[in-house]
Amino acid sequence: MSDKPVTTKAESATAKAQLPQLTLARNPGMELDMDWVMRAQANTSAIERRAATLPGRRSVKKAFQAAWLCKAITLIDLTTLAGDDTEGRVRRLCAKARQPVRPDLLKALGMEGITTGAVCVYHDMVPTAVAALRGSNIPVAAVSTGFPAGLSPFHLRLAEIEESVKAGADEIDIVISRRHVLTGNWQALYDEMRAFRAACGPAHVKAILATGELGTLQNTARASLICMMAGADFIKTSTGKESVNATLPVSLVMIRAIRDYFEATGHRVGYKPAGGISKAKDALLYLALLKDELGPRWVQPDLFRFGASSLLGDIERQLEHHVSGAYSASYRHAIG
Ligand SMILES: O=C[C@H](O)COP(=O)(O)O
Repeated sequence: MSDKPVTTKAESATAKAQLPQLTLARNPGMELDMDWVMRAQANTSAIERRAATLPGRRSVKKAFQAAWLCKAITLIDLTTLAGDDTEGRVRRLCAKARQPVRPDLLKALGMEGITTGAVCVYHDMVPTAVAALRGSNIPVAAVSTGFPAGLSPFHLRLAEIEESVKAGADEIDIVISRRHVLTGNWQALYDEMRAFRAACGPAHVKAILATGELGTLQNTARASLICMMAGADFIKTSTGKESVNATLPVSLVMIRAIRDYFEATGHRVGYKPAGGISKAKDALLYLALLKDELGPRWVQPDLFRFGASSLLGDIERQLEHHVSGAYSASYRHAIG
């Protein structure tokens, strides 16, 4: 696969005009409502019991699995966040985002033309990703604000966001200060998220909670609510660098916070589980959970993403298996 960007600027402008544009939901946020935050509970044993039932049941009927796996591809923020990232690696990742699976497999499934939801890189790699994705309508997401610890000076975290937006990032994944949660300084968390939201300007903003470092599910519920009140367009579990990353119990808590926020404000906030999701069957579990708890509207790239570096490889292997087996009819009708 070529490392080179595939179109010139002029060609890409024409191509972009012809492709449907992904319209991302925007969350205007609201004043900090401390009463609501303090009311937010997470009954750990009930959450864990509910999460434990999920792997035991078949999440998606076998006949529709290939379609859902293709759907999952369109929901991946295809990620490389490694200290040894190079421009060549990022260009290869972008080529994979454009053509995520062998074309003959997609043809057999009636799924030609699908791409990943976005590409996610470090700030330094934004210009390379922007150039490599020109003309594709695949957004570039940048992890900014001193990812993954988020402990660089505050003004530098804001400046990093602004630089990433200037370099062409469509989406910014910020990391919150875990210490604000661990010390119960909810006002500081709200103010920080507000400032990050403002620095993002026109870019979409995802708030990474690093839930593996927040201590309790109750803290996760409260931090989720506060980030949404402060204007986060998405809430995201993890950087992928914590010792515990996305889990089903944490997902239940965050998804239910999203539901509460929607019921109270009418604003839809997206959800991004990230870190350690590398198996196709796990992706199907997350989609089943999302559909059960929030309904099919959320199973779209403007409201759901997987943050994942290796999930796509396993999905491709499973699709090969489906196409070589009995499931070779068109599945496009099976998903929204
Ligand atoms: O935000 C995305 C994560 O860093 C990806 O984590 P992963 O490499 O475990 O898939």
